[in-house]
Amino acid sequence: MIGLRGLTKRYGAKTAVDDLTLDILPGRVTGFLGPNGAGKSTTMRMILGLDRPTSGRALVNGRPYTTLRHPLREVGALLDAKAAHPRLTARTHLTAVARSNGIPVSRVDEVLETVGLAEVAHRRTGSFSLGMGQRLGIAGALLGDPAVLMFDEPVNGLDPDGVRWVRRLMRSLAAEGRTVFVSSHLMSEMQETADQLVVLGRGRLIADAPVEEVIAGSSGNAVRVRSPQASRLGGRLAAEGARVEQAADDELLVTGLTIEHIGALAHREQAVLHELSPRSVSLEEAYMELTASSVEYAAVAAERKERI
Ligand SMILES: Nc1ncnc2c1ncn2[C@@H]1O[C@H](COP(=O)(O)OP(=O)(O)OP(=O)(O)O)[C@@H](O)[C@H]1O
Repeated sequence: MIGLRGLTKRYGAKTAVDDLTLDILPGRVTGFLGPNGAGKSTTMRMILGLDRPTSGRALVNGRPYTTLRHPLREVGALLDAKAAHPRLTARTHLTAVARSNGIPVSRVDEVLETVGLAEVAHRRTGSFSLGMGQRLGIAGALLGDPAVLMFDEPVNGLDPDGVRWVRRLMRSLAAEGRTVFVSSHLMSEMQETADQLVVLGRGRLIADAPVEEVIAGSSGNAVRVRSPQASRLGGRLAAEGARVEQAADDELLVTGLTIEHIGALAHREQAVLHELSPRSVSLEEAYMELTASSVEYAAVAAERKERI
């Protein structure tokens, strides 16, 4: 488990991470989202003791990372896929990491197998593709068989096959009861992979909730109603306080009333229904709405455009 308690990081006048308090629990994949510059990497670096908090604490299994006796056996992380020396082979690199962290060298072949690099274990990492580099980074994170895993943009540069492989790996690590904390900008991927989402905006916590809850909280969720009496029904729904959009002659998109309420009203109005179905937004749409006011660079970009 990872615990953040009032975690804050300032760089001069800039507050990169602002008073974060939350627990990232085992047995699930927690997605870590936020616009560029929101403070995700800084948070992860503080959890790993690579940055000192200005105030507050980041705890791994109840203790600050820097006090862990065998850190790699407690928490594995992929922060920078290019961490291996290019002249070392994959096996030599991992063996050195294992030796210097008191991890049995027998783990090296196991993790190479897990990440699908067994056949290129003797190749220098400098010749690796971006995807192979990501896999090697993940192998390094798994080496100490830790209960806590953190991945910063693990699918960056991976082909669709690699993306699916990472998704399955995350899910299986969580199913084994581990804490899996993963940052990503790929909303469709997070919708498939994560159970819980932690969303940051300008260093502040915007949401800490199950994926379904984040999606359900979007104002874009609507009920699709198809009826030959759509116009008349639309008028009645609006009178009951719904926001009604007439999508076609026989189709309405209704927000602000439950599907049950709409069904009952249609019945009272003796309107024939051809369809009454919920239309959920994607995580991407819910996320855009949630973070709309936290996008650091959007205003600047728009301003520039205006000037051009
Ligand atoms: N060493 C540093 N010195 C000064 N400012 C920094 C430093 N590291 C990060 N920042 C600033 O802190 C803020 C948070 O950055 P961070 O890299 O944690 O965001 P992020 O959410 O990981 O962004 P991205 O999605 O682009 O990776 C940014 O405004 C960044 O410019």
